[in-house]
Amino acid sequence: MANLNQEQLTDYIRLFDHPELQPNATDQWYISALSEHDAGLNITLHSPFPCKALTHDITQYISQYVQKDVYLTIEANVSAVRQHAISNVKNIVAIASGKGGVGKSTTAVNVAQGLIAQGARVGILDADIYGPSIPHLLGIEDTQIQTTQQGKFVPVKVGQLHAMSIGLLVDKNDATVWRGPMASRAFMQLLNDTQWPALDYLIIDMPPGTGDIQLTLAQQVPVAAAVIVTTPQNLALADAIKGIAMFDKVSVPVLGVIENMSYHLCEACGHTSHIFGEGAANVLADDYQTPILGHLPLDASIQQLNAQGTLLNAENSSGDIAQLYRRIAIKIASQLYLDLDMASSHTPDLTIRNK
Ligand SMILES: Nc1ncnc2c1ncn2[C@@H]1O[C@H](COP(=O)(O)OP(=O)(O)OP(=O)(O)O)[C@@H](O)[C@H]1O
Repeated sequence: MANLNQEQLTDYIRLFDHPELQPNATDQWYISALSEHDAGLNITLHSPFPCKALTHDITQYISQYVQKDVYLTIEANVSAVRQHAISNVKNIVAIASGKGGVGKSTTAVNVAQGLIAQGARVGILDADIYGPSIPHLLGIEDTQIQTTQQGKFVPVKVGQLHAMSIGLLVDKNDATVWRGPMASRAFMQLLNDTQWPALDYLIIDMPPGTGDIQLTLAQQVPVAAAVIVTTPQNLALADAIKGIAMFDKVSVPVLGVIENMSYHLCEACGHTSHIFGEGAANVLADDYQTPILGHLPLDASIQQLNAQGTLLNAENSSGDIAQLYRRIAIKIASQLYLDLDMASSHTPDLTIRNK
């Protein structure tokens, strides 16, 4: 099919489907620029959520309709889901777990990298006051925090990720003696006193569990949505349910569940074994109507890179695991956008009529 105009191409592009996208996620996509030259067609696709990792798939999809080589650029303009006073930050997303040690911080860092790979501007804030592990995971433990002239903390830049953690400001032993209110006050101060650059997403690595401090943070931090990380064991899943209930209590939508250490893929023979059992997270997702955002393997390279403080998910890495985190990132970004869309479509009708 030749000579398609912008409008026709927009109609086609909205029919693009992909396992990572819910069917209505493409409803607001449009072609904002289209130009033809000797080598092919330059096309700019405008999306309300970042999805650069789909460039190849979308290019192939468009190629069915045009007889030229397609050069696609995706531009995203991320909307803020919830109003709040944290300047420069559009959306705050909490990554939480009902139980410690399930890989929440690892997932938070890699999802943040996955979002960066989609073209988003991303920060990460370590709320794990009693055991801040973000500085270690990012290899910035010895970094001195700078302050602005106004006395605000400047986040540390690791690649394109902007990071801040209480672990960079206070001695580990000082933080562990903080009581609940003291800890949540310290965290809120950190959130408010950091000079974030313009960010589409600020990922918050929540402290594990569903106790008072977690509930207070879930309540006080203007979170747009939460993501729950779990492992497949029954105990972890039972705690994940408590996590969903906690966010429900404070009216924060849960975008879904990430099952970490879901399976082990043998490097030698390629056999997949579900060491901790299979399918339980899917049951949880069905029971609580919360989508599964992804299953991540138990993989020695994740553990090794974490131990070295090296990022697994460097922006151009094409590794399989990096790919899984990117898919999860697209799901989070598109799901958050759909939540916004639903919220705005439920805005009450304020037209005043004569009785
Ligand atoms: N998918 C994975 N494969 C292998 N090792 C992993 C995986 N995910 C996390 N780990 C390892 O498990 C350990 C715990 O991970 P992490 O610190 O991210 O968990 P957490 O849930 O944030 O813990 P905490 O409860 O202390 O906050 C780390 O040693 C990490 O390297």
